[in-house]
Amino acid sequence: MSYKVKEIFYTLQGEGMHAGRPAVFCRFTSCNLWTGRESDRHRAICKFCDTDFVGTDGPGGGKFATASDLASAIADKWPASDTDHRMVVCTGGEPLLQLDEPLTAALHERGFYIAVETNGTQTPPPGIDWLCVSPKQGAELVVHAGDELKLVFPQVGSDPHLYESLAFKSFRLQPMDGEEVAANTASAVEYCMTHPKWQLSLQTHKFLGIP
Ligand SMILES: C[S@@+](CC[C@H](N)C(=O)[O-])C[C@H]1O[C@@H](n2cnc3c(N)ncnc32)[C@H](O)[C@@H]1O
Ligand SMILES: Nc1nc2[nH]cc(C(=O)O)c2c(=O)[nH]1
Ligand code: SF4
Ligand SMILES: [Mg+2]
Repeated sequence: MSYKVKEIFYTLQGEGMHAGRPAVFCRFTSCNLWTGRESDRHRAICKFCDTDFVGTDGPGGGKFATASDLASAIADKWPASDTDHRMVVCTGGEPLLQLDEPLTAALHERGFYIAVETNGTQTPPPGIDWLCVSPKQGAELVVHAGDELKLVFPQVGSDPHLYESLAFKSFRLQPMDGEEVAANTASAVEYCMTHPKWQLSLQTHKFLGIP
């Protein structure tokens, strides 16, 4: 299988349990919940997306013919001075439309800890080390277990209680970015303090000014 990738870049994981950890991000092209075109946003299932995942024209992006080619392009972004802490975050778009077992195997061969950010509508392949599921109102959730459940908050119709019985190690609320981000952050803080099963996830890269 070949892979379409918007961009590959080295930064710090900004969100969730691994916030602050250096990682190569592989942003796959395309999503099943939005075309990525602004003119379609109002009719998308997921309307609040903060990401450009259209095309293969970003830094390090392209079409990769084999799992080995893509894994090597990801490994090329890691600092040569380190061998022991390699981490990749597969995101998108929706990475589980493309991530498959040959690619997780090729990344493991190169020593990567593999994290995935997914909307939870697609069955994950074997070989993922950290699965972060971010459910979207109006989309059927098929992944009911994983490492981190990261709910963008608030979403009308997606009360956090709906997810509490699922088999995740960590439950996170991430304030919805956009015009209401200040109010959404205050609501998320209040919700976590009154429902301590939930912890706050901030998009730290946005205020750090890093990718
Ligand atoms: C761009 S998505 C790509 C991965 C996958 N499609 C998903 O939705 O999980 C990466 C992360 O950003 C979150 N996200 C997207 N738009 C956001 C926004 N406006 N505010 C806060 N988080 C957002 C998603 O919920 C997800 O956790
Ligand atoms: N630094 C940084 N951390 C992130 N964590 C999840 C991201 C994503 O877009 O999936 C993201 C991102 O785009 N940048
Ligand atoms: S599911 Fe993820 S990539 Fe797709 S539109 Fe929503 S936030 Fe963006
Ligand atoms: Mg992002």
